[in-house]
Amino acid sequence: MNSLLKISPLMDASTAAQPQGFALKLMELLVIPTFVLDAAGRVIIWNRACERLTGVPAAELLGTSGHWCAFYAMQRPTLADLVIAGRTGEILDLYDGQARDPGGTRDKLCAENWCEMPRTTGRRYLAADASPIYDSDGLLVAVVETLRDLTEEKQAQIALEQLATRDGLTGLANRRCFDHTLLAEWQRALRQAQPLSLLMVDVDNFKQYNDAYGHVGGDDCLKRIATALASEMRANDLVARYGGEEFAVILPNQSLKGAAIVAERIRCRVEALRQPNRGAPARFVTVSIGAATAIASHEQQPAQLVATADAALYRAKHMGRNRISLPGT
Ligand SMILES: Nc1nc2c(ncn2[C@@H]2O[C@H](COP(=O)(O)OP(=O)(O)OP(=O)(O)O)[C@@H](O)[C@H]2O)c(=O)[nH]1
Repeated sequence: MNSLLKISPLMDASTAAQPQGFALKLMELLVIPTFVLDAAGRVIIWNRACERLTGVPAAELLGTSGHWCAFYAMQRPTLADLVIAGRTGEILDLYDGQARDPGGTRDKLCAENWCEMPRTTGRRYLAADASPIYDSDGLLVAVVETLRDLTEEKQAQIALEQLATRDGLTGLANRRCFDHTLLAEWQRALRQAQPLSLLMVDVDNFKQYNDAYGHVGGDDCLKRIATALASEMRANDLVARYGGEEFAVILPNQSLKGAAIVAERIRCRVEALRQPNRGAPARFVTVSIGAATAIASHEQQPAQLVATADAALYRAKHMGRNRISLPGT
């Protein structure tokens, strides 16, 4: 017995003879965006709320399998298509958040993802529920997909996540995000037996900079250095503001030799900014960098990698600043 048939007490004598026809008509009027596919994947209902959400009129889609183009720029299955094709396993590849059979109803699927919505003004984050309808012999006759527009909620969640993980001044990852990422990368390095490198980057003579140009000038300087650092990173690297005028760079799968090359590139990049620091002996803003690399092991902690890079940074400062230092140098 499918869920549509359960509404039969609401029907009068004439509609009771065609309960599915009645229910499908009812769906047309629902304020929840809803579409229904038949067992061959053709659109048999595209309700008005769905028209409003997608900007695609029902007349264009009824009887066709072109409903994907209301949501996506490239052809791909909707949740309802996955149910019809029995390809529910693909939900993991195609959707962000998913919960199979959330209410214990056979084959009902829920999932969320960003949709391009080519016929509207911009992409939307939609939550979809797809429920199959079976006839009395247990054969699939249709799949109902209902949609909820969660764009505002998702954007608020992303903004909150940004606030929780970004440094307010520079826009780089904050210390909390650094700690979290370092631990995650350490565990990954442990699983894959890959090296993990870390750079600690500290602005030289920054007290003099603040004294000469004021705290607001100092803030601007930190922002410029942050941009320079970020421009040197690859996709899997993470650059974070570690605290004050100190930055940290996590370099996954990077040997000490590779880390030294990145460190020297960063040092040169900051030097090339030619940012005057009239209070400092070098007359320009420079950075000192300590590098460290570990092959992660259960005996060690990521904090030891930080301590080793910090010790190298201390040596770079001690040796005269505007230089990089590796463990043991
Ligand atoms: N403008 C600004 N200054 C900051 C910020 N965070 C830390 N500082 C300043 O950075 C300076 C760091 O000074 P020190 O720790 O003495 O280091 P330094 O002068 O850079 O000297 P070395 O590191 O030894 O080269 C202090 O004056 C802090 O007030 C910030 O967010 N904005």
